[in-house]
Amino acid sequence: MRPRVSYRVSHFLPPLLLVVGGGVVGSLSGMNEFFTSLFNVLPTLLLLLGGAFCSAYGRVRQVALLLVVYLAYYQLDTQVDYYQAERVVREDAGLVFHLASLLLPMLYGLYGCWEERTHLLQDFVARGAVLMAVLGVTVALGSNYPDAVLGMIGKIYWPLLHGNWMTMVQLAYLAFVVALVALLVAYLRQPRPQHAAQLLGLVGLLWMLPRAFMLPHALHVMSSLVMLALTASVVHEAYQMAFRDELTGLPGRRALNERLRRLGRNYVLAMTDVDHFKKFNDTYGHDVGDQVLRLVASRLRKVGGGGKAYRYGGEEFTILFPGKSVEECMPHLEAVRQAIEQYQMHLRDQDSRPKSDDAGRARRGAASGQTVSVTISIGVAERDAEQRTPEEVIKVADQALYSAKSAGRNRVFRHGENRRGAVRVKKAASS
Ligand SMILES: Nc1nc2c(ncn2[C@@H]2O[C@H](COP(=O)(O)OP(=O)(O)OP(=O)(O)O)[C@@H](O)[C@H]2O)c(=O)[nH]1
Repeated sequence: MRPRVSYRVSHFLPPLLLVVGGGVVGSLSGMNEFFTSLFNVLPTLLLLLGGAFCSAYGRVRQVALLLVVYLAYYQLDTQVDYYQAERVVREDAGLVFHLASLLLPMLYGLYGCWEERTHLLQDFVARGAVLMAVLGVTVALGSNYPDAVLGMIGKIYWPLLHGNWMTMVQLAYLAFVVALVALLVAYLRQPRPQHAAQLLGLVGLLWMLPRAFMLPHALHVMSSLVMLALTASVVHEAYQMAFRDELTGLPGRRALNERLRRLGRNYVLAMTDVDHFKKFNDTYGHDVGDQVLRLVASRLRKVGGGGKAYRYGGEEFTILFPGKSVEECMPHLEAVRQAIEQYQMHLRDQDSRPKSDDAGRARRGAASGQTVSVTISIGVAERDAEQRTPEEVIKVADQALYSAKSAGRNRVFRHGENRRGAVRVKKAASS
């Protein structure tokens, strides 16, 4: 099953708030004692708690990112502490700062694009080995040949591109640009909260580094908030996994159950089922079936009248209209039924390829990139004196759906009004 790919503002909002907040708070010249102490310990706390949380969810990549940010923070914090105590910079301050500003975007970009593919432990060991190798070589070269290293990384390689505002070495800006582009591509290829957070996190780090010595709180605050954004993105994905259906992008059964617990006294519930979907799957293959479910879901999502669509399971969907009566909802349900009936769905070539030989045989000769269409049947019920709980309303909506199927499909039936179960309210076009 291929997950639905969609770019969402909601992927960016939490990290954006944190990074912008980090920029604002990190720019303050003074902060009270409580917050100063808080931000002094926050990076370490986040490394431990965030690292434990991400490990528990098997997000080795985020653990590696937290570690890289923390190591850069730790090195620079040692220098900043010395400067604040002695009012002079340490002898190795320039070397440490420039190495940190070069290695941070390189390692951050590398880990951000390095997908979790292998076994968890192998993945962890591989990332750890790369980190140890890079740090080992850097420490060995930096302590034995500090001037040569500083000269090499501090050199202005492209004078035309150099600006006087640049406080980091030119190579560091190049590393940031490459890492930003790579992380942007990672998000575009796979739009998910973690990719959005690591991209915006790098923007925060780019803001932080040149200010680490100039602003008293920039280093602590921005490191903390970037680490928080990385951890929060894992929470965001865990929430999505629990409440969102991966195939269609609609909220799933668990989200529906949560919503049903918080409904008022009046609501309408519609159970929706794709007609003859088994036959459709057998003819075109499961992949095409998946595509069609996505397309049906995209139409159901647009239902009017304040309705919200959920994937109930399989090829069944639920539309919930809080605070509405059946009369108010029927036109919207009828509109969505018609929209799906008339919707010519264009199938993508590679996905329309049937999985099984039988399905392939059934389809042989069909044009690639073809269009298909399906119909849906809908059973509707509202909460009333007889159906008081959501479970009871679902049950009678299901009965109405069954009646719609028995009556020939591709129609909207409502429960009630007569004792036989369901009333057909719309004469549908033949299915
Ligand atoms: N491709 C695909 N098929 C699914 C998915 N979930 C359920 N199905 C298929 O949906 C079909 C449901 O078939 P049935 O419940 O027998 O009903 P139907 O063929 O839709 O016929 P009616 O409901 O009577 O119109 C089964 O073949 C399931 O395998 C899914 O996520 N993807």
